[in-house]
Amino acid sequence: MGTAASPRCFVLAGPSGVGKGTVIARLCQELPGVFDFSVSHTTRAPRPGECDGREYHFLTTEQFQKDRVAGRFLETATVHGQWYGTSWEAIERVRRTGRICILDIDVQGVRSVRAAGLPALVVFLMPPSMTELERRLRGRGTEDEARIQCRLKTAAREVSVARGEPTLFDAIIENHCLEETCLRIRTLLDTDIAQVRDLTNTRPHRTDRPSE
Ligand SMILES: Nc1ncnc2c1ncn2[C@@H]1O[C@H](COP(=O)(O)OP(=O)(O)OP(=O)(O)O)[C@@H](O)[C@H]1O
Repeated sequence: MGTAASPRCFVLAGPSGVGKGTVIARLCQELPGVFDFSVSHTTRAPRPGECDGREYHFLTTEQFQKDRVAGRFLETATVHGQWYGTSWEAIERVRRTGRICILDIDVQGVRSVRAAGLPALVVFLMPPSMTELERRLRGRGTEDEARIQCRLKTAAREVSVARGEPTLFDAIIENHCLEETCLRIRTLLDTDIAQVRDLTNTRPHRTDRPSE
């Protein structure tokens, strides 16, 4: 019968420490083979064993800047003096495999996704409270005090954008209970998950005749 449409991307935004990575890891574990990540571009040098196009697409700084100016990236960031970016092409590559491309991006990235008209389910993950967010950030133990304070400030801005501009998102989910959050996301992605299964699992096989 007809060809199944490509599933949408799944965009998860929300403050640092709210649990985006945790939710994504759990969804990937619950639904193996359904999600995938785009391969990012970077100007940093490949480490031993890294392969161009697998861990990253490795670019010179000059080429990266050209691509950036040409609008080839959904978002870019500098970390320790090196550029990193998610290209529209890398996202398309995942979409062509028939899987749901996961994008863990900030609110500015969400605006780019909307402006570009990328088919996506966009969810903002809301902390139950700022106190709980601080508890999670501290509990993770990966940031020093200055970074925690900086993340909490940015978090307050992001939460107020989500509250003030809720139409930017398809859903705002308070990440109180991990199981419930994942269940809600799975429900929102119901049709897309079915499309992945149509596109990736079904080799034509006949059930209307004996097998030998
Ligand atoms: N629903 C939840 N209830 C309690 N703790 C949670 C929940 N979700 C995540 N956590 C915990 O909160 C901490 C931060 O989670 P995580 O690292 O996934 O956040 P993040 O949003 O991906 O942060 P970043 O953007 O900085 O990568 C982790 O220690 C994680 O175990």
